[in-house]
This record gives sequence, structure tokens and C-alpha cells, in this order.
Amino acid sequence: MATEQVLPFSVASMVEDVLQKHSTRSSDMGLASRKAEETSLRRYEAAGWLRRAVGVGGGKELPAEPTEEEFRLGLRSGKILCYVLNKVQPGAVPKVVEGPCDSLVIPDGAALSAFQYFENVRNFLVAVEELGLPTFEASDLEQGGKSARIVNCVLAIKSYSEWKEGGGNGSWKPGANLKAPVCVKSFVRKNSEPFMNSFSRASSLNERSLQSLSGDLSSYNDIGHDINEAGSSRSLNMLVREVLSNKKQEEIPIIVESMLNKVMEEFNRRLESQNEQMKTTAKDMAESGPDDSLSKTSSDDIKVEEKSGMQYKEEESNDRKYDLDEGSKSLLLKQHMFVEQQQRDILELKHILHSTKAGMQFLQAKYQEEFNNLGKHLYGLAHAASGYQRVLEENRKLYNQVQDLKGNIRVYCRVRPFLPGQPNRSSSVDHIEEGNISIIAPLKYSREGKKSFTFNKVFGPSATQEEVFSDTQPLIRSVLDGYNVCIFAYGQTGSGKTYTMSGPKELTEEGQGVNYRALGDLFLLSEQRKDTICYDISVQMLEIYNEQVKDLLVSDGVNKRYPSRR
Ligand SMILES: Nc1ncnc2c1ncn2[C@@H]1O[C@H](COP(=O)(O)OP(=O)(O)OP(=O)(O)O)[C@@H](O)[C@H]1O
Repeated sequence: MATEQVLPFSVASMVEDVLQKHSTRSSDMGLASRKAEETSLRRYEAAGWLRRAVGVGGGKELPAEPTEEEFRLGLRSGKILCYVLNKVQPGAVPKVVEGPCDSLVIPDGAALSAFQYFENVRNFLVAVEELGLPTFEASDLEQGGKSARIVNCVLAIKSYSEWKEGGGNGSWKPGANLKAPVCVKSFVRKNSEPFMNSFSRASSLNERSLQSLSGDLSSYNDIGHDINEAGSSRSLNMLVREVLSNKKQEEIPIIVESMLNKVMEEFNRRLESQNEQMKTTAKDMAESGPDDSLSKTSSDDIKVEEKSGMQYKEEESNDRKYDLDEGSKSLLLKQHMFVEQQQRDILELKHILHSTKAGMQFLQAKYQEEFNNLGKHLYGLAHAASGYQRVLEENRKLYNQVQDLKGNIRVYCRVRPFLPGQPNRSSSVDHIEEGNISIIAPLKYSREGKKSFTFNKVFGPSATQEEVFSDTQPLIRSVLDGYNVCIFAYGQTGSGKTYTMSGPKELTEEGQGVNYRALGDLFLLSEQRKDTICYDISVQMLEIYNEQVKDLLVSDGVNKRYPSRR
């Protein structure tokens, strides 16, 4: 039947799956642990040999004693398998696709290059099949729990390698450690059976081994025909033996019947799903039009078949029919591989989407947490700022209270030094203290011959401009806190009023008087407070002389006279 011949899954592997499930359920714990131990040892042997074969550097992706998962992940890219096979049989895999990051073990489910995976593993499986060694399915490297078949395949290559190293006499026979020595044909490539090797390997050994297993398993022979497809009957045989080993004679028919029912159920289920897939693919292909490359490949295959058909001239009509079947089978197989590839890509995309979604959720949660923390910080800062403002206000009040206590009206006295060129007569100043000055006075005005005056402070002839301003400076801050302040100089002509308020004619930084220094402080303080308070500063200069007020800052050269009030 054509449907049976193009089954994309191995019927044997399916039967094995069902039996393994049954075996797992029914066998006792001792048997299971022995089996697990044996499986592990075989896996270690396979891994060790692979590591030795590719060298220590090349085998870094594969631990010496790997778990089943590590073993599968290490071989998933197909590179190690291809390297080893090429070493055993040079040129078996013409091209090995390198991965982008050789040093990393690709985690399960990670987005492996589909091309790399497909090319390496497929080429390896085709080459192994051409050598007549037991193979496995590409999907065994994708999902866990199927490493036994991969181990089997590796050990078969090992055995084959040893046979070759020993001279390669006669035909190769599988080694003793090979659990499923399925294919015992000689290593001659048969071009007339591309892709169909596994289906046409009708090994009488399989049937014989199954028949000899139990007389009650006669119905098993019907399936045995299909089991030949993948050639793992020996492991099936073992499994059946394990399942039945500890059962009573009368229980066996019931168990066998239940197993067969399960096998048939699984078989029908897989067949149905495959048929559905085929229908969908065929429909898609019909909608998208004929694929040139597939048609070309198909015709190429037909040509190959025609060539091989020359060997059977007497059955020309049968050959033609066979070629057509082969062509359509090859086409269907390619379609199936294409669909499988698409499904793998979709799975990868789903996985990427899932991990991206998880990443986004993680970032969202992190940002949310950071925002919350920021909010808390801001709240704390606002609280501290309001506290700071309160303290500042308090400080201002206290400061101005101190200025008030010092006196709202302060009077200072400054004694001008003798000017250069001035006749150096004796000074009338007798004595100067902190706030007192004694002046020598004629006897007619004072009995003691001197008079004392008290001020807030008295500055002697040697006092600098800076010292004079330092007593006035605190009042400038009061101006910016909203207090009215007036500073003026009073005295007779030539006593030094202009010098004290503005400075000498040749103005230097040290010579700057009260006006310049007060304005300097005003600008400095307003700059310091610019983030909280905005100040407007303006200057006006007036002269009051002979009861007339003049604006000294007008630019037209004529002093503007303010109208005097009468
Ligand atoms: N403390 C001082 N040190 C050195 N020189 C001074 C001092 N005070 C005043 N003088 C000098 O004395 C001279 C007279 O001073 P100033 O012009 O300031 O007097 P005034 O009181 O403004 O006079 P007027 O009322 O006529 O304007 C100037 O040459 C000035 O440089």
C-alpha cells in the first residue's frame, strides 16, 4: 500500500514507544534500574568514543559522562556526528555546516539555526543509512527520551570503525554491544532505493526473531511487516521479553492483546494525523502552484530510477510504474520534510515570542518597582525641602532680629588721614577707642582740654575701605529679605564722603567704596537665590544741592531738575 510506504514516522519506533510505556508501567523497579544503568553505560561509552574521535577540543560540547539531556543537546547541531562519520568514512558527509557559536552549548528550546540543524542531521542520517547502519529519526534530537536510538547509532558507527581498522575483511557484523543490529547488509550503496532504504529492508531476521518470541504473538507478525521499516526489531524483541519476563503464562495473551490494541490505536492516530498533514500540504502546494525546484528534483530522481531500471529490461512496464511511484513518493517525502521544517520554525518562533514576552514582563515589573522607589525618594525630598524652607525662613527672621537689636540707626565715624602734600600739623584727634573718639578742644570750650564723642564704631585714619564696609554689609542681606535700608555719608567739604561711598579717583578693587561693594553683594545674593526668588534691581543717582534735586544718570548731558516742593 502506497500509504504505508510513505509513512513519515517509523512504525517500529512507534511500536517501541508503546511497548516502552507498557514496559515502564508493568516491569518492577529492579528491572527498571538495571535497564537505566545499562542505558547510562551505553551512553557513556558512546559519548567517550565520540569525544576521542573528534578530539578533546571538538568534543567540548559533549561531557564524558553526559545525562540523556546533555547527550542529546551536545549532538543536536549534528556537527559532532558529521565529523565522526567523516573520520570513519571520509567524504560520507560532503559538507558540514558550522554553527555561529561553537563554544556554547545550545540550551534546549533555544533558537538553533534551522538550516544548520536540518543540513547536518539530515546529511548525517542519509550517510548512515547509505552505510547500512542503524539510524534514528531527526526528531529524536529535538525531543528528549529518545536517546537510546541515537546511542545505538553511535555505537554502530564505532563498531563499524573498529571493523574497518581491523582490515575490513568480509562483511561488517554489528558489535556485541550494539543493542539493535538491524541491518546486516554489506556496505554497497544501492542507488535504486533513494529515501526508501528503510522501507525496503525486509529482513527475515526480524520476522524470525518475533515469531520465535512467543507462539501467542502470532498476530504480531502482521505488524512485523511494518516493523521492518526502521529495523529496530532487536530492541523490540528485548522490550517484549522484558514486558513478559515476569508474567505468568496465562496472563501473556491478555497482555499481548492489550499491547496490540495500544499499538493499533497509536498507529491509527499517527496515520490519521499524517493524512491530514498531507492533505493540507497538497492543498497548499496546489494553491501556490508547482514548485520548480521540486519538479526538477523529482525529474532528476526519475532519471536516476530510469538508469537503475536498465538492469531490469525484462520488466520495463513494471519499472515505469515503479519510477512514477518513486517520483511521487520522493515528492511527498520532500513536501513532508518541508512541512516539518515549517513546523520547527514555528515552534522556534513561538519560543522566541514566549521568551520575549517573559522578558518584557520582567522589564515592566522592574520599571514599576523603580518608579515606586523613585516616587518614595521624591516624596522624601519634597518633605525635606519644605522642612528646609521652614528653617530658612526661621533663620531669616532671626538674622533680621539681630540687625534690629544692633540698632535701626547706626552712626559711624571715620577719620580722614592727612593728604599727601598737606602740611603735617598735629592732629586734633586725641584718642580713638572702639566706639569713642576724643578731640583736643580749646580750654574755652572744655575744662579738660578735650571732648569725647560716642558712635556705633569709630574708624581711624588707617582703616581700609573693606573694614568700613564690613559693619554695613549685614544690612545688604536685609534689603533682599524685604527691609528698607539707607546708607549715607555726612561731613564737611573734603572730609572724605565721596572717598568712603565710592572710592578714590583711580579706582582699584581694594579702593571700592560702600556703593560698589553693596551693589556687588546685592547681585551675588540674588544670583545665589535665583532658583527660589527673582529680584529686580535698579539704580538711581541724585544730587541735592542748594535745595535742588538733580538726576545724575541722565544721558543727554543736561542734568534733569526735579520740581522742588514748596
Ligand atoms: N580715607 C582716606 N584715605 C585717603 N585719602 C582720602 C580719604 N578720605 C578722603 N581722601 C582724599 O581726600 C580728598 C577729599 O575727599 P573727598 O572728595 O572724598 O571729600 P568730600 O567730603 O567728598 O568733599 P566734597 O564735599 O567737597 O565733595 C580726596 O582727594 C580724597 O582722595
